[in-house]
Amino acid sequence: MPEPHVNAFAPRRTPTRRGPDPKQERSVLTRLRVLRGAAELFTERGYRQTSVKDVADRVEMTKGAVYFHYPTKEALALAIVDEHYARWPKILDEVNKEGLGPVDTAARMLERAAVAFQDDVIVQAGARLQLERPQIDAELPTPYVDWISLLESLLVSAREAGELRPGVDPGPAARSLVSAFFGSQHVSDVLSGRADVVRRWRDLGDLLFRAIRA
Ligand SMILES: CCC[C@@H]1OCC(CO)=C1C(=O)O
Repeated sequence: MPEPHVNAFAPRRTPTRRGPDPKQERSVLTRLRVLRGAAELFTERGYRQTSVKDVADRVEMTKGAVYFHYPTKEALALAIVDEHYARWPKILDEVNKEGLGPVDTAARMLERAAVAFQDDVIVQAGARLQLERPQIDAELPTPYVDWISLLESLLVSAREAGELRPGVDPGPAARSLVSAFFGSQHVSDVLSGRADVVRRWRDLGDLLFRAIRA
């Protein structure tokens, strides 16, 4: 069983770990409910066109209850973007369990990302908020860099394992894969609301991985 691939996704913020507490559990579930409602609205209408009142109405809570969990709209946006990025290390742990080689791990990760962009409103909202980051007065994480670093480390391992076509440089190849995936999911979003994002990525991803595999 090959060594699990390095998890390049830096933990964004260390969540406070406490034992199970029913009151706390209810609070966690409410926070998630608010986050999901906000993600739905940010995805549907964008950051500027969504108010905290809209979020409260969507989740059938008072504005005060929403503010209890997220003191500002910016805090809501930041929490959603953090949750967006928190998806990838969990998926990488699952993909690593498949015991694939580095190139196949890279391909599988991007395939799983496409499925997440199709099905997961937190992932969709995180992407839209990152596009709208100039409108958001919060320190959002720098986009794309963790994916580039993950894919570059996988392609370096691939080159060492003889899985990379001679002359393919892991750095530029990783940057190209991220740009290609971003573009593919964006085109799918605009043209089909991401209904065809998996197929669209498979078509482009197959082409690109044919070009980089030995
Ligand atoms: C894997 C492509 C990059 C990915 O796609 C949308 C988006 C949001 O900004 C991303 C990121 O920041 O990593």
